[in-house]
Amino acid sequence: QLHSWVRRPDKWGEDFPVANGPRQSPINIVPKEAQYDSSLKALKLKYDPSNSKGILNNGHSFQVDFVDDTDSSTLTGGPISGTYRLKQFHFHWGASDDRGSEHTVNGIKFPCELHLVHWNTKYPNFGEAASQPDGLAVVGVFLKIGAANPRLQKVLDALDAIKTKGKQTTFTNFDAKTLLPPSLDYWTYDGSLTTPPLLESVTWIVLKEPISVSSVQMAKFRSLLFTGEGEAPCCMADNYRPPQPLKGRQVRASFK
Ligand SMILES: NS(=O)(=O)c1ccc2oc(=S)[nH]c2c1
Ligand SMILES: [Zn+2]
Repeated sequence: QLHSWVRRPDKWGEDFPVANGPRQSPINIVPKEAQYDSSLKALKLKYDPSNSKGILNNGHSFQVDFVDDTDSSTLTGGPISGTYRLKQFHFHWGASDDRGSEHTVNGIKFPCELHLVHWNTKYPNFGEAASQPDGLAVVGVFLKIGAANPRLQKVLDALDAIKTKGKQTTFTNFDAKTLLPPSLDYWTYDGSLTTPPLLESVTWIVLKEPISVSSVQMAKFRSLLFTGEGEAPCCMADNYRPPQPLKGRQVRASFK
């Protein structure tokens, strides 16, 4: 691809020096090296379906955007203090089922990873929060090949309407809670955005339990295009950044 940095994570350091910073994401999670922290609280995710607004192909993934002008869809508890508002969720996936997740577990890649992005309400908005060390909290959920996941279907059925870069359509009354696994056990560490500008402002909360997705459903993700209407089509896939150096960071576990 001539013009975009999208699929050249190895080149991001040229334009975004923070790419080689001390708290970059994603990372490889080694459960045996994660420290159980009994002071970690349970995650509290309160999502109001009426806050979902639209679904957008942004040229490197697709995202479902939420109205975030009130505290009706929030993340509290867990490793964070205060209240963080749900802004959007999006996914990262591979061109085949053997890769696609950003975080890995003992070096294992999952075919897909969901990110639920929240910003700290001590700052006026997402943009301001994204430049603060405690500004964002992203909940990561792994997707594992298995039975088709009916909870994903409404999202996947909307993709035909946003095939090319820049397309968006309304997407209302979606309950993001339905995308979560039964257990909210998590690992947590201090990290960054995994796409440019790679800002080191994210408290990562990665759930231990994956949700299921079928190979047919994964093919639907790959039917999206990185490219805009009228451009030579390039299937949207492999939009994940590989794991980055831990640089001495501690990964904590909310469970034994
Ligand atoms: N992939 S991610 O780290 O969750 C993430 C979340 C929000 C973002 O906003 C911009 S801009 N890049 C982003 C990356
Ligand atoms: Zn992401």
